[in-house]
Amino acid sequence: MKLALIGGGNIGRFLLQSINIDCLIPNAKIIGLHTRCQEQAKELSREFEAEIFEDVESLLKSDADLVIEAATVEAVEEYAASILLSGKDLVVSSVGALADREFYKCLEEICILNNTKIHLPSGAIGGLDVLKAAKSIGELDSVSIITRKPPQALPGAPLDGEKVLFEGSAAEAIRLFPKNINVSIILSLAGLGAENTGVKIISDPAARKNSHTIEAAGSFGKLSLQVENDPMPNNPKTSYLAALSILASLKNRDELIRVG
Ligand SMILES: NC(=O)C1=CN([C@@H]2O[C@H](COP(=O)(O)OP(=O)(O)OC[C@H]3O[C@@H](n4cnc5c(N)ncnc54)[C@H](OP(=O)(O)O)[C@@H]3O)[C@@H](O)[C@H]2O)C=CC1
Ligand SMILES: O=C([O-])CC(=O)C(=O)O
Repeated sequence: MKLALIGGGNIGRFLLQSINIDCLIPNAKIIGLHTRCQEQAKELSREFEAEIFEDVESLLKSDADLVIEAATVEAVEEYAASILLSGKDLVVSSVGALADREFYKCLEEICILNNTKIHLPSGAIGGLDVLKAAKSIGELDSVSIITRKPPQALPGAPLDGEKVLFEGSAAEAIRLFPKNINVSIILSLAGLGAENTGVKIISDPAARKNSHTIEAAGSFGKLSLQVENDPMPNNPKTSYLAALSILASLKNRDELIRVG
């Protein structure tokens, strides 16, 4: 499988190391990368033997089968349609972009017409299988997430004392915290939609982990799940599990016997 990467930050570097050096996905290689900073692109290209593409247009002319986005919500908004139109599948890290129903539907249409697929990894949380099963026939009544992170991982958080930075819907949360609460959008896509998913974001100076507590209830019963994530070493905003979930998504793609 030939892969291309957009974004050479925390998750991007992790994927380059895991796929190109540690060979964790059999028969896969990241052959090309595009990131905003040219210095960073050169360094990554040298270290991991991936070709640099100065823009996404030229990356789409490469023979990669699939593009991994590990950049920003804005990058997904800007490039997702052209990636799918070029016939390549797409793995999205910044799933917050799909909170916009119009955008979601537009990408879905493009997938149908071009026989392409979008993979949305579970990111820094779990429990999506429960929500999907719960709503398949039965009723899902409520879904919520409480995210607790150290202040260094959240914009505008005070360093001295716990503070609720946000309380409201996932739709509003991702508008205000596009780099911090993608988890609420993957949760809402598996469950009740972004307007109907409750979100609370707490900044906690005592926190050493990025924790996400998910509660759901419906005709299946109740779900209560807490993930206590270690942050990535170079970017405390992002949990290690989010990067791992992209590898898992790539592995699932080729599995003949799928779990979940
Ligand atoms: N689904 C989930 O559960 C999670 C999702 N995420 C999301 O995943 C994404 C990647 O995370 P992470 O690697 O930690 O972030 P980083 O900030 O470490 O890296 C992002 C990289 O993308 C580059 N970039 C930004 N915009 C563009 C663009 N338009 N075109 C090309 N490159 C671009 C940045 O360049 P520069 O340095 O110049 O800005 C940087 O190299 C983020 O959107 C993050 O919010 C993170 C955690 C969990
Ligand atoms: O990594 C995390 O814990 C969550 C995160 O940043 C996001 O959802 O955007």
